[in-house]
Amino acid sequence: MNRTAQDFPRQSQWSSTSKVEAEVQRRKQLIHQSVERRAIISKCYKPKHPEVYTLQDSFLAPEFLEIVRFCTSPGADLQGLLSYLESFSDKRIYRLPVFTEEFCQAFVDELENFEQSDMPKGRPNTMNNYGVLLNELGMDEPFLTPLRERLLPVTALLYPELGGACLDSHKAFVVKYSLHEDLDLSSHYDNAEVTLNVSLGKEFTEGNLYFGDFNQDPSPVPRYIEVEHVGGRGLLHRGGQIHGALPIASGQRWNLIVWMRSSAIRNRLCPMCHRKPQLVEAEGFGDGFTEPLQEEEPQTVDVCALG
Ligand SMILES: O=C(O)CCC(=O)C(=O)O
Ligand SMILES: [Fe+2]
Repeated sequence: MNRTAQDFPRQSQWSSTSKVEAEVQRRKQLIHQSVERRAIISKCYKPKHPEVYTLQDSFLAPEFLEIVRFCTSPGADLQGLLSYLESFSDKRIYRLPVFTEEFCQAFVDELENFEQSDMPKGRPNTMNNYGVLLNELGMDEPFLTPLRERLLPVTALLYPELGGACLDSHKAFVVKYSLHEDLDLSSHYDNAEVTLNVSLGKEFTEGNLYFGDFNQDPSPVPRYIEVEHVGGRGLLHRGGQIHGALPIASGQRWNLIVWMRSSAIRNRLCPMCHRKPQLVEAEGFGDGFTEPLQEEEPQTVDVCALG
């Protein structure tokens, strides 16, 4: 299995410089492999639906556009925004319409076409074995950055202390669950300040998401809630909210996951190991950290993310 970065926390702690050095080398190799895949895909892959690679307003649910309009209007506040969203318990998890059904169908059809091609494929993260890394398909600039930027007025009101107004990079992928592949996803938290998770279809039963505590605020007996998927709708949650996915019982489930990052927040403290990050150079957005003097362009990964 190809791996990308180490996205989920591990138990072990760094004990020696040589382990750090080995991790730096491993990271560099992963980055190099991903750059090579991206180059091959951009040269050789023929999209079935080339239009889905560039975000257009017509892909977005009219209610989504209305919510963004509200958030950018004078006097918009959290109270007003909440009247447009579904809220789940007191965990600051919210659901909102994001995409039209037609867009979801065309997007999944495109991703299936890619899956069936003989192109090289990285995998979304260390826990999902199936799905597509959208930066390798070239979707970061024309689709995901504009989508993240459209969301900023919303996340600014919902998650101000997590840098919701300045989520300046992301890692985006689509996860796929089906009966003979991955069925479920174990409990984890994301390498993100804020996560967007949009249900794209197809037909499936079960497979609800579940959410427990915020990792920085654990309780002695965590309370879990389950949240169903609704086609075209997205959940916004804090990346540090412990969560996972229950097994599907039939069909196929595809979801778009956007891990949104704020360099201003994570440069101070790595969200995975809660220590000051130790950085190595990366391609593209890396893991969303920046060197102090180059804050406009998130471009580094944190080797600690493993600790
Ligand atoms: O299966 C899902 O919809 C959630 C995926 C997820 O939490 C993740 O990839 O970080
Ligand atoms: Fe997650």
